[in-house]
This record gives sequence, structure tokens and C-alpha cells, in this order.
Amino acid sequence: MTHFDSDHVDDDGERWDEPDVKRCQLRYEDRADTDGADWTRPMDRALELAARGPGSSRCNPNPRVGCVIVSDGTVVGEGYHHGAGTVHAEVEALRDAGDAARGATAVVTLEPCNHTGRTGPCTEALIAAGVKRVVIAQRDPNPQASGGVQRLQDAGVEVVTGVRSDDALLLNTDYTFDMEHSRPRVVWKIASTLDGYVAAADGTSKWITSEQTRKQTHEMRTGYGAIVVGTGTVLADDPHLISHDPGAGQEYDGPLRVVVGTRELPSGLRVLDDIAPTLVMPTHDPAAVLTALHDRGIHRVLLEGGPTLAAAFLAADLVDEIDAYVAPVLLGAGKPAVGPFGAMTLAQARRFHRLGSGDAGPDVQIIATRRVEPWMVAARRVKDRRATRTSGQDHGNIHDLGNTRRRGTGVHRNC
Ligand SMILES: Nc1nc(O)c(N)c(N[C@@H]2O[C@H](COP(=O)(O)O)[C@@H](O)[C@H]2O)n1
Repeated sequence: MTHFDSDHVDDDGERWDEPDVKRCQLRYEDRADTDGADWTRPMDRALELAARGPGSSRCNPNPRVGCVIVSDGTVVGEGYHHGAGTVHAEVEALRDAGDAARGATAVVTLEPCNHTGRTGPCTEALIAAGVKRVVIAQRDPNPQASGGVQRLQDAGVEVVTGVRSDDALLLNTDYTFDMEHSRPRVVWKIASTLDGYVAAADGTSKWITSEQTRKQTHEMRTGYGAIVVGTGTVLADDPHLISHDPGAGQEYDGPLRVVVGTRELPSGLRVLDDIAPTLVMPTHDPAAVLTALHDRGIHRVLLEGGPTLAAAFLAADLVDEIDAYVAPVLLGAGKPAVGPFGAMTLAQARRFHRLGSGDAGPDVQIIATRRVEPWMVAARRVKDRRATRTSGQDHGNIHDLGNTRRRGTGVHRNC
């Protein structure tokens, strides 16, 4: 089994995209408030609560958010977001706190929203409840909901930002990516021979990789909002593209099946059955596909297409990550994993950074990212911090909030 290894992203600093790294370091620092109070412990509790939420997927496009209300060093209210359409974390925590919220501090993992979506603005709920201070981990990257900090300050509420911002980002990496780029993050899955073929010259492709790889790649589909293939793959392989069997009478909640291309699809194909929804998009434009998926609240897609579709996404530089399974098999001829995408010289090659690698039964898995994303740097910093804590330099206990207002050292107030 391969695990993401954040060590790889900074082992070789020269290969990094420096502007990206600097930008995220500026944006995701931890800070304390003007009184020198340290809000990291209650924020750790808010992060713990947030992690109970369902996370973003096709059925829940909302981020995971947690909130605690602290009054005189004591937690008087807690809440987290249970999924799209339900109340936000702040509102749940305020309800839990009741009158104790007046004059208290709300510690929340995401900037309170300042808009009316499926629910009302959290800023107004916090102001109406009379909280005197709001401590925030991550600014909301959703342009429609942002502006919460400004609204709170305008109403006279003290705002502290950037507390445990790395940890908060790690809770919502796909959501954040999608909001910042207005498109989902694209992971291209490859299952190929050692010499880069995904099918033999006669078209046979079952099975190049091992049973373990097939099981692993099937299971990983559940983590995506959509699986994208081209009409060529559908016509050649008749894939089903579901992540799991929903069971009789149950509604399927796995990734949306998306078929891209202008070739006509005969009825009877497995991808067109009524077990799960399928979006057929008669286009060759990857950007248009991703915009349509973004508009459906999908933050992460799995590209499982053949060489033509993969080449189109690579030509548009819209492959963010590669999850490759390479079998110790040679074919010498056949269908390559990717067709020509415009790289005529080595200087035009698409280069990726290795994130992790490992065994998948007899096969090898390699995970590579096109760019060093802010969450990768955040992962490294969180790992370093935890290592420091384990080595005894930080005795923080998230359940012990008694010292919360006496431990801080920084005096930044950043809004
Ligand atoms: N601050 C905050 N707390 C929560 O618990 C949240 N779920 C969010 N989400 C933000 O609001 C948008 C969704 O709004 P609706 O649930 O449709 O009302 C979401 O995109 C985030 O920006 N924020």
C-alpha cells in the first residue's frame, strides 16, 4: 500500500515552484491575538469536531468545519457541520452555548460565511449572539461566502486569524483547491505495462495489473466526486464506472460517471444503466468538462480515460496528479497510456514531483503531483510540529483549556 509522503515535496527544494511555496507560507502561518492569548488548544478541539463532518464529495460539496465557544477559559458550546443543507458549525455551537455565548469567543476552523446559501450567514448569527471575539483558522476561499472577517470587524467583533491554519487546510484540501481554481483537482489514474501500454495491439486489456491493484483502484473511486472517461474507452471496454454496488432500493452516492466525446453511444452500455447517474458531455474541451463539474459542486475528479482524453487534459495542463500502477509486464506494441499532447522536445515534457511510491502486490504504484500545492507544504509543517511535540518540546493538551489565555507569545493581529 502506498502512502502520501510529504517528505518528498521538500527533499529537493530546487525542483519546487518557488512562487507557490512562498505564497502559501505567507497565507498559512499560525498567529496569536493582541492579548498574547494562545487559541491553539480550543482550535485543536474545533478541528477535532470538524473532522467528524462528512467531507466534500459529490453529495456534500461543503467543507468540514468545527467550532467551539469559549467563555472564561471554559468551552461552553461545540458544533460541527454535518453536510450540505444542514446548519453551519458556528450556528450549532451557538445553539449549544445558549446565553453563555454573550461576551464569549467563538473559535472556528473556517472564516464564518457572510452569505445566504442553503443556510443563512454565520456572521449575523455570531453578531446577534453577542460574541466578542472570533478566532479563525482558515479564510474561506469560496468567493461567494467570503467577507466574514470584514463584516465581523465592522460590527465591532475582534477577529484573530491564522490559528492552526495548516491543520484546517488539511481538512479541506479539495474544497480549497476547487474554490481557488474554480475547477476540481484532477487525478489521472494509469494502469500500464512497464513499457507504458494500457492495452495490447489486438485491444485486449484485461488484465495488465494484478488483482490487488484492481481492487485498490476500484476502492479509491469512492474518494472522488466524478470519474471521467472518453467515449473511446466506453466503446472499447464497456466499463461500469461505479465505486460500489448501492444495494437493492438504495440510492447510489458514489462518484458521478462522466463520459466525454462526440462519438455516438449505443444503448445497453453498462455506463448508461440506471444504477447511478451518468453525465454525457459531447465536447473535447477538458476545461469545459471541469467547469461543468465545478458547477455541480465537485471538487476532485478521477480521470480514467484512454490515450486521447489523457492527452487532451495534459495538453491543457489540467492533470494535477498522477496515480500510476505499473505492472512488470512488457508488450512492445499496443495502446499507449497517453497519446501525443504537444511535447516535441524534452524541454516540453510535462514534469511532475514524486509524492509517494510503494508496492501494490506485484505492481508498483507511483503518485506524482504537477505542482507543490499549499496543502503539501502544510502537511510537512504539521508533521514537523507533531514530531516536535512527540519529542517533548510541547506539552499541549487539547482538553485542558485552563491555560488557554496565558500561553501565547505572538502579538500579531492579522485580518
Ligand atoms: N463558516 C462556515 N461554517 C460552516 O459550517 C460551513 N459549512 C461553511 N461553509 C461555507 O458556506 C458555503 C455553503 O453554504 P450553505 O451551506 O449552502 O449555506 C460553503 O461553500 C462555504 O463557503 N462555512
